Parts: sequence; structure tokens; C-alpha cells
Amino acid sequence: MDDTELDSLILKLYDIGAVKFGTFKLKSGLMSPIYFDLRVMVSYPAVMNQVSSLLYKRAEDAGARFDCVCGVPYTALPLATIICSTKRVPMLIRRKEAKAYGTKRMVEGLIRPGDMCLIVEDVVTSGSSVLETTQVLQGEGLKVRDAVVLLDREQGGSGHLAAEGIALHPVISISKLLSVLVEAGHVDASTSGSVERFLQANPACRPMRQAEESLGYGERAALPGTHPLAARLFTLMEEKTSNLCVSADVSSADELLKLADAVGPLVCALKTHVDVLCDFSPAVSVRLGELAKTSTTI
Ligand SMILES: O=c1ccn([C@@H]2O[C@H](COP(=O)(O)O)[C@@H](O)[C@H]2O)c(=O)[nH]1
Repeated sequence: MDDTELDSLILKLYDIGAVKFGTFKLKSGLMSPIYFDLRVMVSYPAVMNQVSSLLYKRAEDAGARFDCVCGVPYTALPLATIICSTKRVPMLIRRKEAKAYGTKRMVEGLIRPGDMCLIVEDVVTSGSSVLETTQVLQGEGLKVRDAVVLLDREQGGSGHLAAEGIALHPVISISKLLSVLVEAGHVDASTSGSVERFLQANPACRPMRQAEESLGYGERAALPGTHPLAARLFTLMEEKTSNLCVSADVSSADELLKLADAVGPLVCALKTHVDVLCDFSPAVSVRLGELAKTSTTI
């Protein structure tokens, strides 16, 4: 892919406000110092056309073979539409929720079981959105082997999808984007460095497979790759037959310890902020730890 074309696209995306620095909450709940709001592209037809053509070229360069294309709702829907219209490839639309009337279909368009479908996405973090769309298509008998994405945040999504048999082909990597923005003077080297450190230190969690959602808490605790703290929480939820967590927003140590003592046997976790206690001391933490042990609470 032509480097000059990519550099100019990155600068255009920055100019139209699709690249934002600050503090943003991701789908997973993780707070991120960078966010890509590619929804704004719909107001810039030239950018939409350029992005769609680069996505298609990326699929071609990767040697992807497909009979139809499906965009991950919603941002990638217009991108998939442009690709399908200009390249004359049949398109499928995955509904986010089935209609309560009419056909109640989850996938619109002509479905031919056994056809290979190319997935189109705007941004990948964990890969969960690509995987959700893939699973719906697979449920209709379609096959998915390749996904093209405009921007890979490089937080592990590519590996997660590879483990599910899907090859992810990104047009822009976040490292390339940061270096172009630093070069153009839009971002200073220290901001770029801290974003890169954040991305390296915060790999996205592996997306849950549909089959896992129906497992019991104990079975989920035993799955390979489950974080030890998550495994402990699942185990407690199973043992205590409770999925309750109490938010102890009280202002005195006495109230906090009394509440912890009373609800401990009924909940799996208690969360609080010691900075809202007017009389916090290290002894409060010690006592809270003892109560957590006796009532097996996190
Ligand atoms: O900077 C970002 C990050 C994510 N998104 C949206 O989230 C999903 C991708 O996250 P997964 O964890 O890979 O599912 C994607 O559909 C984006 O629309 C974003 O817009 N900007």
C-alpha cells in the first residue's frame, strides 16, 4: 500500500476529528488516552470513498477470497455498502437485534449457506465486535476467514481473531498513525509515547465465545486464559450462589465496617473509596481484610 496515500489519509482523519486524545471509555470499560471516532466520516464523502477503496485493496493484497461482504454495525455499514456497490459484490447486513415483526431475520440479503463472507470493520480493540458478527453469519451457514479493518489499536484483537480462525488485515496500525501525527506536529512525542505505553500495558481481554455465555460460573473459572482474579470471583459466585457486589459509599469507618460485617456473607465483592472516609486509618484496611477473609468476599 502506498505510504504517501496512507499518511495523507491519517492527516485527513485527524483534521475531521476522527482521532481524539484525552480520556475515553472503551466498550470493555477500560479508560483509554486515545479514541477513534470514525462515525464522523459519513459527513466526508471523499474520505468514505478513499477508506472503502483502501479496505478493498487490503483484502485483495491479503489474497482474501469471498462471495459476499458484511460490515460490522454500525460504522462499517456505509463502508461495506460503498465497497459492494463499486465492486459489485453482494452485501449482507447483520442486524443488531431481530425485528419483532415480519421475517425476524438477523441477517438481511441473499444467504447462500457455504458462501465465504468478508467482514469489514472500522476499529478493532479486542476483536469482540468482529467475532459477534462472524458468529451470527456462521449461525446462518456462512463461512468467515478474513476481516479488513481501517484501524487496529494493536491491543491483541488480531491474535484473538486468529485463534478463532479469522485473519485480520488492518489498513492502518496505531503505531503508524502516531508516528505520522508526531511528524506533522499534531501530537508531541511525550503524548505519543504515553499512548504507546498504555496500549502495550493494556491488552484487551479475549472476547467471550457464544458457547461460553451459557456456562456456569464455576466452569468459566476453570477456562484456560481466565484472569486469576476473575477466576476467584467466578468461584465465589458459584460457592455463595450470589452475584451481588455492594458499593459501600459511606463516610465513616464505623459505618463501613458494620456494613461489611452485615453484608459479607451475602455478597461476593465490596467496593469502597477510602478517600471518602472522614476517619480512615490503616487499621480500617486491616479490619476490612479480616472481614473479607471470614466472609469470603473480595
Ligand atoms: O477507539 C475506538 C475503539 C473502539 N471503537 C468501537 O469498538 C469496537 C471495537 O472494539 P472491539 O473490542 O474490537 O469489539 C468497534 O466496533 C468500534 O466501533 C471505536 O469506535 N473507537
